[in-house]
Formats: sequence, structure tokens, C-alpha cells
Amino acid sequence: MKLNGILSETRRKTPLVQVITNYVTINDCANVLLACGASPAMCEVEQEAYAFSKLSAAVYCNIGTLTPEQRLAIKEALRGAAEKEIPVILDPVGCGAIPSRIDYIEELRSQYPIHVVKGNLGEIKSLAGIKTEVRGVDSVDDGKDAVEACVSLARDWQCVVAATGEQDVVTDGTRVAVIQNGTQMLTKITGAGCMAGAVIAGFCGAAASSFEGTVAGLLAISLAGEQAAASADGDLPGTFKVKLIDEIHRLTEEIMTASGKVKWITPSQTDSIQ
Ligand SMILES: Nc1ncnc2c1ncn2[C@@H]1O[C@H](COP(=O)(O)OP(=O)(O)O)[C@@H](O)[C@H]1O
Ligand SMILES: Cc1ncsc1CCOP(=O)(O)O
Ligand SMILES: [Mg+2]
Repeated sequence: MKLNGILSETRRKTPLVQVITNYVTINDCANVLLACGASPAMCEVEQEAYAFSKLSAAVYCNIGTLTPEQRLAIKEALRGAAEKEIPVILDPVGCGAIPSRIDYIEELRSQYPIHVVKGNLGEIKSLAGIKTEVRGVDSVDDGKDAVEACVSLARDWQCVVAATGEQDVVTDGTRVAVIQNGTQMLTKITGAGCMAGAVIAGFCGAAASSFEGTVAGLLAISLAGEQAAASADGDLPGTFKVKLIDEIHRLTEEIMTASGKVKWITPSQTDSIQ
């Protein structure tokens, strides 16, 4: 597992990332992708999505405002991604509150590979069929059994699963990383999770594996959040959001190595994320 170097590789390769996402935070997703060195393109027309995904290094699908058109476009993008064998990153926004979104995701994954599912803990538990608490697109889960939920879903779906919250859990069903960076300010703006998904997609477009790209991507946004919160007026949500993008731009391998708190545990080590 080599996290060091993924940020530099993303900046060196400038991976093209096709994004189909919600209209609440779409511009922020484009900006964080640019800030981490990737090239975003919000290509979500059904007739264009297949051809465009074949030009891309990664595809990011976020179902926060899932329109009938997006339902079709995402399928087309995943068809192209499967042919080119490029990583697909899915943010299942709102699936805990809107069960039809789970049906849609099940339909997608029965047809095409999905390499990374990244959601807040309420969304991940909902996909894993585990009791949880959500409020619309937000998780109000108590954080218990996060590792079990992620490991179970990753093994069942044969993909990387990441659950965000005070601590982030990332697993491929065998390896488990717990990221202990971040700031409560990330919960004071809308789109922190969407932006995290975008950064993961950028990193996966350049990294050796989707697991490494996902751990490094979540570490990057959490560290940038810490730096943004610590700066002048970083406790004000509007300022914080702008600074978050700035701090992703300012991030270096040195900051990632020196300040990153990534704990590696075994899938059965469930008591270790208190
Ligand atoms: N209480 C918290 N303390 C520190 N970081 C947090 C906290 N809650 C969420 N984060 C961070 O905010 C980002 C978005 O996570 P989250 O709020 O769970 O997603 P969403 O916005 O999709 O609900 C992640 O990088 C996560 O680590
Ligand atoms: C508020 C809202 N409503 C539909 S999508 C969306 C944005 C959700 O963003 P995040 O999951 O990053 O908090
Ligand atoms: Mg979210």
C-alpha cells in the first residue's frame, strides 16, 4: 500500500474525470478536481455519456439529485467505463431516505462494474441492509459497527467501500484503513461528501489501485479541511468552503505524510475506531 505519490501522480497525469452529479454541489466538485490536479468534465447527456467515458481516466457518479436523464446517462457512462476498464466511483447520496435509489444502484451493479462506493455511514449501512438513522442526505448514525458494515458490503459487492464521518473507514473486504483526520466544519457546508467523492475519482484516475486512490483521496480532503478550519475565519462556513478548495490546491506529499493519521486494522478489529 503506497499512499505517498498519488497526489503527485494526479498532478503529473491530469486525469480526465467524467462527472455525473447533483446540481447542488456540481461546481464545487469541478473545483476540487482542478485543485487536486485532475481535469473535470460534467458530461451527463445520455447520448454523449458512453463515448465520453471512453476518453476518461475515471467516472464519478453521484445520485444526489437523480433525474430520469441521469439514470440513463449513468448507465451509458458505466457501459463505456466497463469497456475501457476505468474506475467507477459511486456516491449513493440519499439512498437511506429514498429506497428507490437502492433499487437503482442494485440495477446498475447487476449490469456494470462499480469499483468504489463512498457514502456517509448512514448511506453505507442502508446499502448493507443494516439498521441506521439518516436525515435526508445526512447521516445521524451513532458510528457503531462502521467497520463491520463496510467490510460486509465490500465482500458482498466485491468493491472498495468507504464510509465517512468523524472517522472514515475504507476497505476492500480484506484491508481496512481508518482515517482519523478531519474537522466538524466539513459538516457545516453542503457538499463535503460530494467533494470527497470527486477527489477520490481524481486520485483513482491516477493511482495504481482504487483502494489506494480512495484512502489517499479521503485523507486529502480531511487534511485540507483541517488546514482550512485552522486559518483566519475558517470557522465561518462560507469562508471555509473557499478555503477548503484553496487548501486542496496547497496540499503537498509532505503535508499528507507528516499530518495524515491513517490507522490500519484487520476486518475483525471492530473496537478500534472509538
Ligand atoms: N464530525 C466530523 N469530524 C471530522 N470530520 C468529519 C466529521 N464528519 C464528517 N467529516 C468529514 O467530512 C467529509 C464528508 O463526510 P460526511 O459529512 O460524512 O459526508 P456527507 O457530506 O456525504 O454526509 C469526510 O471527509 C469526513 O471525514
Ligand atoms: C443537499 C443536497 N440535496 C440533494 S444532493 C445534496 C448535496 C449533498 O451533499 P453531501 O452529501 O456532500 O452533503
Ligand atoms: Mg453525501
